[in-house]
Amino acid sequence: MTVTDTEVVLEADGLTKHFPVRRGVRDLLTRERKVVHAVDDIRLTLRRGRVTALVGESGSGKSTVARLLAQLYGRTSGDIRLHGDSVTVKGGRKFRAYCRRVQMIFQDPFASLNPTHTVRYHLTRALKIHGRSGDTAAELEANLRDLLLRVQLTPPERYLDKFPHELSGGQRQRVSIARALGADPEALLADEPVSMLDVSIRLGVLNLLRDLKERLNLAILYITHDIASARYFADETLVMYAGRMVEGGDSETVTQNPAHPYTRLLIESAPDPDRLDRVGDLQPPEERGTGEPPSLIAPPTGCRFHPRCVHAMPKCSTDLPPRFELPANDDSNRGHWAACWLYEEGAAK
Ligand SMILES: Nc1ncnc2c1ncn2[C@@H]1O[C@H](COP(=O)(O)OP(=O)(O)OP(=O)(O)O)[C@@H](O)[C@H]1O
Repeated sequence: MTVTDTEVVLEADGLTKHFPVRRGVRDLLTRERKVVHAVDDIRLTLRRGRVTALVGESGSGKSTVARLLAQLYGRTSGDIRLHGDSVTVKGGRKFRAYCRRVQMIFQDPFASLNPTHTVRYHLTRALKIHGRSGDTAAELEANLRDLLLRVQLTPPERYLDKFPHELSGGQRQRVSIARALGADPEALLADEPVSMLDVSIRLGVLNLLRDLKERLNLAILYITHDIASARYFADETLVMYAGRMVEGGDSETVTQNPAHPYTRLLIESAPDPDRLDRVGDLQPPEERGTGEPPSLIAPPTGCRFHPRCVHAMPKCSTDLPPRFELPANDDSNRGHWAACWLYEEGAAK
């Protein structure tokens, strides 16, 4: 089965978010209104039973994309479609209806759970808000147990009356996931769901999400700065740099045969055990590209990565590269693309 065979749940098309910058005294004298170009022209598709990873370094705009998709931020431009229908909601009943179908999981489970309330309270509230608590106390109890079983917190009675501080980080994140499942959503937006957990328990939480994807046929957006975990966990991987998408395709291809110079830099900075045999092939830093991500108030023209790119050509600083489709060997790497002038027909590589 190829990626495109499964049902589309959520799509972003041309999604853009610019945050206004507060004006200083000197700026008041000019008419110029500065903005942070946090996210520009994002195109992505979440499908049933698939995990899509959005990978990039800190500040590349990943969380902003998740918050836009969750309708927690208004967008500057672009479209969000749920099952093909454009949606813009600004709170109220429509927002609750949208949340029922698209749920978000945050990075810090401790901050996202109220320390003064028990697991029972958090989950009961989620079930009630989404009209899934049942008609009787016994039904509610059965639904609460079911949620905890789904996230493998067993036996459920041991956890229901615990407060967040009585749980480990991994258990707290499982409660956050159970709360999201209380809405019976079709899509989960998981913003760095394991980055605050001990390394030893990260895999367990990722395996749980993968199990839920399969059993509940969920569409999952997995946001991470760790490209090696995207290879392990995601079906498709999209790479962001300075607010723009630079590469995408099936995870195995993007992580094992990266095309964009930024993706290569990202992978070489975080070696994957399976690639250790190729460590000797890595180029020294000055040949891989160095430096810092740019200011998003005045981002570079053309390709935003060009000031750091060792392959930069004159065109890269003036013209924004479109997505170039890359040749496929078979079905598995069809749909691999890179927004880089190196892949324009006839470009010298
Ligand atoms: N509310 C806001 N107001 C102004 N600028 C913002 C706001 N939220 C985010 N930004 C800016 O937008 C850019 C993208 O931020 P975002 O948090 O989406 O990146 P990220 O890739 O998720 O980073 P991290 O992994 O550190 O969370 C950053 O330059 C950030 O400073």
